[in-house]
Amino acid sequence: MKKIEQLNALGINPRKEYFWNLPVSKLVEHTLQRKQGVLTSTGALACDTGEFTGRSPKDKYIVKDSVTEDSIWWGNVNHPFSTEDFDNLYNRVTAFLSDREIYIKDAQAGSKKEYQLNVRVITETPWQSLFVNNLFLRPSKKELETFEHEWLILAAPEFKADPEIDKTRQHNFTIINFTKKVILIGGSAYTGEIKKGIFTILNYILPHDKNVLSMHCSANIGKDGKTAVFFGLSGTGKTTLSADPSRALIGDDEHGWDSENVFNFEGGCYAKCVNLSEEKEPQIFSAVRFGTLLENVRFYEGSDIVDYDNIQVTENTRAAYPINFIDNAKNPSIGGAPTNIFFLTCDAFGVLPPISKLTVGQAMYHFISGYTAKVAGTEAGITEPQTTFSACFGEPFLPLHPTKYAELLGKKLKENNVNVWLVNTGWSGGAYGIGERIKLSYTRAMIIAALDGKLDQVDYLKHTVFGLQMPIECEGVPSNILNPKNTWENPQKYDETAEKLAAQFNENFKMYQSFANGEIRSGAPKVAVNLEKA
Ligand SMILES: Nc1ncnc2c1ncn2[C@@H]1O[C@H](COP(=O)(O)OP(=O)(O)O)[C@@H](O)[C@H]1O
Ligand SMILES: C=C(OP(=O)(O)O)C(=O)O
Repeated sequence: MKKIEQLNALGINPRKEYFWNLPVSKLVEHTLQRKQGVLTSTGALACDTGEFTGRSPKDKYIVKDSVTEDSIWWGNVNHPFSTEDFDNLYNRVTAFLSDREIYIKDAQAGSKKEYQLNVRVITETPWQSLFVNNLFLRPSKKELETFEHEWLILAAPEFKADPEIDKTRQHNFTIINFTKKVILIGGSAYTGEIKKGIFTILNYILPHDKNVLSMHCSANIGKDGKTAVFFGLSGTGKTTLSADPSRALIGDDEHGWDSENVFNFEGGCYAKCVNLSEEKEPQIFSAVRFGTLLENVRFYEGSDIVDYDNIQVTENTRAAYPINFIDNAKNPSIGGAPTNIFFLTCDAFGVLPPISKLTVGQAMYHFISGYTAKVAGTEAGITEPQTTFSACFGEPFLPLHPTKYAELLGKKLKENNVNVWLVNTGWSGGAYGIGERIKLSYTRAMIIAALDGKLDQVDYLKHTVFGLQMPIECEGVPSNILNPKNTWENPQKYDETAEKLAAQFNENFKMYQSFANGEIRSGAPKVAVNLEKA
């Protein structure tokens, strides 16, 4: 079918020019010509996403066990949102796009061929198309000749929904229609919705149809060929900690784990760049070059040099680049089953140890609980860390019940010999406002020690409330911080806070009681506070 016919079939009747699969240089050129972005001193393209709406705190997707006639998922719409409501909004968005210049990018998700998904993304701006190019897998020329999409994304930032007409809660929305295989994004140019939209559908397809665990995690592989996986909600350190010069990067955010491999869904990274520095994050820093898209950054006055400390627009400033911009990226982005799994939690209470080793029961308990803090950035209204339990460390993106993912993980933990670690990348020395965020260099040192097997050679203390095994020493880390209680000025206050947090864990876990067997329940915190030698 001719290109124009393909667009017409989608309900788009272009009255202006449309640009299909433009190369990076052209997308940059178009952005500059349209004055929608500027080139920075390192050659990266900096754009503003306009009004930064981010994800709404009220978004809660529905849980579905199968795709039915009206399997529609939503963010920011009123319930119920019917098939007709979807069709109306779809028609209004396609009519809107018909009157605009549009950019079409054909891309793939899933680096293991048997799970690969073809996605067509139609956007209003050239730089959104650049994002798609960078973040998804890039089909070969030959593949593009015969490309047919299975999923379609329409992203129209300037289309502001009218709640009266569109049944949305506000002007911005992300709506996934599993039946029609369409994602509608409007009212916001935050490109994160494009990638997380595809992640959400893979979180349905892989576990449900293919018995493959999908994971909100980063992954890398050592010279010894051993894979490590880092689960974590936004801002907990997946991207930062997986970029390690001594290990090859598999991916920074979305992966699958089948019977043999861990494989990346994406072809690029979406790094936070608040406070980015060459010293602390050298690999990410040097990935910011021609072809990279920077979002919502600001400059040192009168220059084209990015001031990464400037969060005037949002804390959620981002760099989107193809994975091969990281020097030692693994190609293809596939590794073996993991030997180490890290659960990254950003504990704003400063209670959890900076690193601890988990039993299988604890691993399951903490995976289902997904305790962390939301940090300022991706969610509207979050300006300081806020405690949350986000099941599987990625609840906003899970269409199936969390226990589905937990069951798959539990099975895999039993089949493979995996070390599971809980890493607190959040506060130490007191809660947020009193203590400080654990130094990145210490977190890196602890992870390296775990991966090198050095933490197998030290003694452990057992945390009496959480039952977690805390190493008493670790190369490159002051021993006193390994037991969080030591870092608090007032140990009694620490105990009280630990108990309070344990109670929150127990309260949250009530939702999953019926699913949990004795082993998982044994991973729950106990309410007693002294620390004793294990
Ligand atoms: N101890 C720490 N461990 C990991 N990240 C930290 C730590 N302290 C501060 N940070 C910062 O937190 C942010 C983590 O963001 P990122 O790695 O993009 O998270 P994610 O990929 O999980 O969304 C980065 O800006 C990083 O510099
Ligand atoms: C892109 C996102 O995820 P992360 O911060 O994990 O990269 C997001 O949540 O919008």
